[in-house]
Amino acid sequence: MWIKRLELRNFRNYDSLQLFDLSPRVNILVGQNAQGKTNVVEAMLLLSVGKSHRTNKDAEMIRFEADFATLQAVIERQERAYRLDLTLLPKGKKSAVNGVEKRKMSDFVGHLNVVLFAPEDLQLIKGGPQQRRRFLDVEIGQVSPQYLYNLTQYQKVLLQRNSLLKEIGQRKVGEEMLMIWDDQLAVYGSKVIRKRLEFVERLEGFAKEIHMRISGGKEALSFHYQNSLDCSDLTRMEEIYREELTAKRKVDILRGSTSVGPHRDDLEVRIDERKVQTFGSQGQQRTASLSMKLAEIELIKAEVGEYPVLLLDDVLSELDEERQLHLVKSMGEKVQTIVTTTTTFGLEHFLSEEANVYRVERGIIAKEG
Ligand SMILES: Nc1ncnc2c1ncn2[C@@H]1O[C@H](COP(=O)(O)OP(=O)(O)OP(=O)(O)O)[C@@H](O)[C@H]1O
Repeated sequence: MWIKRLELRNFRNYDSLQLFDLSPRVNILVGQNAQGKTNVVEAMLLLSVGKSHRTNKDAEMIRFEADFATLQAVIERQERAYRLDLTLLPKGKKSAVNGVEKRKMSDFVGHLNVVLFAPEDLQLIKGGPQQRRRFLDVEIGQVSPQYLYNLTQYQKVLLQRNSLLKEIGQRKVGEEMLMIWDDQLAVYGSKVIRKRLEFVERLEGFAKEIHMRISGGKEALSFHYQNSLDCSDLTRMEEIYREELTAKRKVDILRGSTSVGPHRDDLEVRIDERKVQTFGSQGQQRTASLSMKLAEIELIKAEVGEYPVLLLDDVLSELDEERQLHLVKSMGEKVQTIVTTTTTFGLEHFLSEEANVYRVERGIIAKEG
């Protein structure tokens, strides 16, 4: 699939932007810092997963002094084209596919699939468990609306259970009230964990191969899902979940929060059986996170039957010239690739025939050549 055209109004520093002639292969947005390159990538991500990678607050993305922002894209897929519309309002957003309004974001998400690789993705390995859980949730959510639904239900139940735990701690209500929430938590929570386990196993298959190639056949990458439930028998997960909630009840009441479940889980990444977060070099951490992202491309292809769009935001400078060229060239052959960079140095030979180059300057984009 590929983004054929993109139109933005009052989005970040864009008053009005129209990109009508994007290439299905490589598109390079070049410009100095703070000109609006990442804003374009952010808009594409928003149209894909309904969320920004930089903020949870939609209002921040509305152009200063404007009341609302609109984003529109035409997506070419194998079977048909889709027009996606998203309106950001100070409170919340509205979405539509081919002019038909979608009341739930989960019905909007998934028409466009993207994989974003940005400098902060290094945090995927270096950062805390929350970042890796977010990676899993966003990536699985793109291909499975059912997962998003289960996750949202889980988060709602978790909030309710936690506020009840606090009330029990203050002796406002009795413990028996917990039963119903424990039950719901176990139902949705085990669905979330099961899907994550399945996803991690499939992702590992692709990432292992990619990492092996990038490291010149030297390093074996592996993923290990760290389940906060002590559950070796997956067929009994729901039951074990309930038992653990009961066993940890006293502690949970004391803390006013729930100590087991997918909101506490983690994904451990290893190279040659050693945890990369602790033992990996900067280069190994960078390569491992790149392998994870590139694996995601293959996984989406396997899942939805088409390659997603690859967004490479400001990551080329992290690679030497040869790797830059190799990455952009090899990706551009099979997936639409949107690259942002402050300099095209390193890609010069490739640019003239094979890529669309756009110059970005203070919220205005002009095509070169
Ligand atoms: N809501 C907003 N309204 C207007 N302008 C905004 C808004 N949010 C951010 N900006 C502006 O957008 C610009 C930053 O754009 P962006 O993050 O896309 O930069 P970039 O070209 O990717 O730069 P870099 O190379 O440094 O990453 C800044 O000038 C910032 O002031």
